[in-house]
Amino acid sequence: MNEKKVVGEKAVEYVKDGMVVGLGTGSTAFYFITKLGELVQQGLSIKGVPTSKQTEKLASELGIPLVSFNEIEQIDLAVDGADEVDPELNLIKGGGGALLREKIIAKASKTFIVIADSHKNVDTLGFFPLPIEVVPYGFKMTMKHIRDLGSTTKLRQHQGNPFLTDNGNYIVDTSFQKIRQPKELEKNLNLIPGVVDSGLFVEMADAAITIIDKKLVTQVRK
Ligand SMILES: O=C[C@H](O)[C@H](O)[C@H](O)COP(=O)(O)O
Repeated sequence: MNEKKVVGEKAVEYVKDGMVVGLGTGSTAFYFITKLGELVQQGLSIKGVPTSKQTEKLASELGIPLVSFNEIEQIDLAVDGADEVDPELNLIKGGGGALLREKIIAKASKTFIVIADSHKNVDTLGFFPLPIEVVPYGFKMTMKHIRDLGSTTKLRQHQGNPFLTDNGNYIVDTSFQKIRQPKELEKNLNLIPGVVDSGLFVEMADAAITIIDKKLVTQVRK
């Protein structure tokens, strides 16, 4: 079973005519967006708000009408992948470096659905290196402050240079492991000058569409 395809395509059932839809980033969101593109070709009328330049390109190629984020008051539904999902539906995101726009769009959405294959489900967040977006200015000092919170830090690279996000920032990959209090860690990280945001999405997802014991499951956050 192509789990990413199954969960991505299932999420399309939540899209209704006339909605403004946040379009996630990554290999799972790809299947959601591709299916949505098919429905748009068949007459579904929606407007998409992409969470990255990569998704903007994909959605444009598929003929999904896009709207500028600053032109709208609210997003009806956002659908996005994740790197880890815990039983409370807290997430680690940002494996592809898109965490900031993804978080801004998830926060602006009436409903935020995460789509995740079975490998993303964990008891405790933190095995996947938590990505943190930092401004380039003074990044070495920012990394030191992150380490002071109990992690190692690694500046993400791309073709021999620091990886640049769509916002012109850097990504620091960390190793907090067993993040038992994600809300507290998120707050502490955001108190560091130079940190733009982290890939911790705490109490944001309303539902998760995932695979458990080879079965498609929709979990709703309590
Ligand atoms: O920055 C990337 C995003 O947060 C992705 O949604 C996340 O990394 C999951 O990606 P994938 O669906 O490719 O595993």
